[in-house]
Amino acid sequence: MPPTPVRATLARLTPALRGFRAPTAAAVVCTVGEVAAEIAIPFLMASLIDDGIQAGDRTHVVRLGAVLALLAVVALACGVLAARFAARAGAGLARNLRSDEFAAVQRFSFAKLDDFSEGSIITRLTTDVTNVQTAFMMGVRIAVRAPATLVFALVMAFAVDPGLAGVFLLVVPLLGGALALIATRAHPVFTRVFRTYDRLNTTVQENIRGIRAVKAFVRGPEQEARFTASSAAIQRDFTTAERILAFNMPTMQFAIYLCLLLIAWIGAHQIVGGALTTGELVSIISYAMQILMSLMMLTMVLVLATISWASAERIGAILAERPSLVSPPEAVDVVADGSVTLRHVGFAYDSDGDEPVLVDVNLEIPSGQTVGILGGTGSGKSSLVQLIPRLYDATAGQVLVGGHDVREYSLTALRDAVAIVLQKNVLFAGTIASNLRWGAPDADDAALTRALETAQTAEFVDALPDGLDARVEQGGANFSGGQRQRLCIARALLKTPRILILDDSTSAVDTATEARIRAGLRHALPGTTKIVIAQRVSSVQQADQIVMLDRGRVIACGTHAQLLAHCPEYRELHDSQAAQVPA
Ligand SMILES: Nc1ncnc2c1ncn2[C@@H]1O[C@H](COP(=O)(O)OP(=O)(O)OP(=O)(O)O)[C@@H](O)[C@H]1O
Repeated sequence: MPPTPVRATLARLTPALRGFRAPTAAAVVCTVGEVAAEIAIPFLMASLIDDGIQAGDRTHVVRLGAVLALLAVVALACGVLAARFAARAGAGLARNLRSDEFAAVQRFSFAKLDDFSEGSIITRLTTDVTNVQTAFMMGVRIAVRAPATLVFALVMAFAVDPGLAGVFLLVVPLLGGALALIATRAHPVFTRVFRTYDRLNTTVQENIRGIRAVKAFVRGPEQEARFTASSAAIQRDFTTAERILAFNMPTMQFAIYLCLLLIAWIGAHQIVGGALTTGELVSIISYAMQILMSLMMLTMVLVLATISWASAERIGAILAERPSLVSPPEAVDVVADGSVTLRHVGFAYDSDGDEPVLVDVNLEIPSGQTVGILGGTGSGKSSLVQLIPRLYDATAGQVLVGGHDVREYSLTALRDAVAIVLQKNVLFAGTIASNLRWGAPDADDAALTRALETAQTAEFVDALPDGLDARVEQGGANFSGGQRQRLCIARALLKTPRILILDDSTSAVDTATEARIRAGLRHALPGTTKIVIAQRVSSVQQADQIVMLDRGRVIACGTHAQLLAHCPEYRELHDSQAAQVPA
């Protein structure tokens, strides 16, 4: 991926400063105050030495001493305040960035979720945000303090003795150039480190989620090897980056000693010749230290910026994503009925060159019909039904629901009218009731129980000690596959949708229970269009029409009797499954 222009990244991230602009500004103002006090000190010190101590003027010494003490207190107070304001602003920025990123991810289309891996999204929400927060907190102070000190100290040094201050003009550009070179070489390495972090996170996530499969297949050693490889790559990259950055210190020290040596040498000659006072030499040496320290701080900022810039770009990439699946300006708000029409529909997951998953699919489903979809694995059944609630957009042709192209609806209206029970059933940590109420937030317990009865799972929930308030672990891990499936069906039923899509959602349920669920659905949602993806012919043979898919194409469509008579693939499937049923 080419690097994003600096301005674009800044424009993406700065809105996250909302609510924290005041502490940011306060941190900057306090830092400027701190710098001003620190710069004034050497200047007054020169006068204290030359006009007070050397001239033997006690009053001058006492007065200037008091002013110097006051300035030291001001510098200290400003420094403490600046650090506190910067910390508050940094933590606020991080909070806003995380919320903005999370909100952006919620708006991602399914296609976009496929593009960014889960591991990468998590790194961008955690490690990357922490990097930016640290860089911001230090940056707000140092990025103001260092250049301000540099400029003020240079001006003051020139005011004291332009000839001697010329030494800085020689040393500063040389040092600046060297440090910039170091930082630009380290940046690509850090960008690579974060990509490796993504891989590491993906491995951890996949492993934790599938830990039972990992153990069952004794894949622990392979998983460990994958993890170790990512971990070792991070170690390698960090070592390389630190090796580059390690040149910082020696470069700095060389510059400091060179500067001090030149100033002491030239200054001593000038004092002997009477062109410079001792106080002036002391103040120039103080300014030299301030200039070099500020350069050192600038380097630190540069290093931090180098590390965090890669993070900022990655966060910016999430924030810049504009959802591709959006409601049109004058969206249709009501889905009139549950009819579904597919006209010459084509679909590919990656529109640039991927093999199409669906090819020229035509379907006519009148409102209220029950339609079965059968087909081999990978034939495109799930892909087809996901086009109806616009989880993906068709890449060719048109999908119509209730007489309107799905792209004409407000997404909320369309998705409220179409309930889909996906193949991968997901429950969220909470209770059974809180999960069911995703379908209908205001449903009372009686409505929840009715939905559970239709989904043939009321008995099981009743038997739990806490009933509807029984705990659901993350992902529904404390329930069996079949129980999860039935809870997800109940959740969809509570939406009382115009169209109900069951994507292989009863595969983990025995045939007798499945038949009862089918009968329950007919009774509970009589006017709802039902689209049922199934592996078993028996699951759909009662349907008004059955669609046979093969490699993304509709090869036959009709009732059970029609397909038995005219579709050899259907007959073959039917016969093979009938043969498996024990007598
Ligand atoms: N998110 C995705 N990104 C890229 N390709 C995908 C994605 N999901 C599915 N595919 C591909 O699309 C094709 C059709 O998949 P689909 O899930 O629609 O088939 P299916 O008929 O539902 O299969 P199954 O019965 O096994 O669930 C497959 O070749 C699959 O590899």
